[in-house]
Amino acid sequence: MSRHVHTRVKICGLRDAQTARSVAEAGADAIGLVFYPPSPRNVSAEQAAEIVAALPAFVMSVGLFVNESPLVVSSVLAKVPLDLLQFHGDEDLAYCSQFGRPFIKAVRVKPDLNLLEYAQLFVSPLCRGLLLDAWVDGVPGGTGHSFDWNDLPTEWPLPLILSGGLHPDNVAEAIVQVQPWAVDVSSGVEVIKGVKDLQRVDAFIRAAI
Ligand SMILES: O=C(O)c1ccccc1N[C@@H]1O[C@H](COP(=O)(O)O)[C@@H](O)[C@H]1O
Repeated sequence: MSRHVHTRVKICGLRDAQTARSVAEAGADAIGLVFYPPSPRNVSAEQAAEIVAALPAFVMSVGLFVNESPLVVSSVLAKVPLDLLQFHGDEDLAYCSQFGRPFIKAVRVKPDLNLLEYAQLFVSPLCRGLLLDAWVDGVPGGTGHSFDWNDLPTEWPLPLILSGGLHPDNVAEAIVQVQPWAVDVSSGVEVIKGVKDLQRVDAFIRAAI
């Protein structure tokens, strides 16, 4: 996709309705709900339903899963009206498509992985974007680690979402360099792990737009 006038911003890992509303008011395009029990940002379906109900129109809710059992994903979907799914593990296209919902696929960047070949595997009607995150051994995401943005392809077969170690002081440079469709952040807008800091959220969104 070519250069866009406005880079979309997703703030991931929200845990309460008030913060979600504040993040929306700060200008976020999407909020992420983590359904991954080992994460400090994990939420129950009940918490997530309250958060989604607090969102104003045109702010998307994104449900994040990591190699989750399809039964668990379906049970969350029955309780929470999510707009988009984010698969952040080793899921393949068949797995991601089985829910009949739009999704984005995350990939953790490693030197031996051909990102364009990987992206091509997910080109399909339900896949709405490819998210790049940093590779950290043993942790699937939300680590606050970034990766080298040099030498990334400039043309992608899917809308590109950049994540991994972004924060208010590096997001503008990242956008200029990578020209993604959207950016996604979790750790970089927190002071305490799992707790969003609204000043950092505000600074991040101002720097990204
Ligand atoms: O946020 C989490 O706890 C998380 C857990 C498991 C997989 C992904 C997770 N978050 C996603 O990770 C990236 C990068 O996050 P960070 O900004 O470096 O902390 C981002 O896409 C989050 O959505």
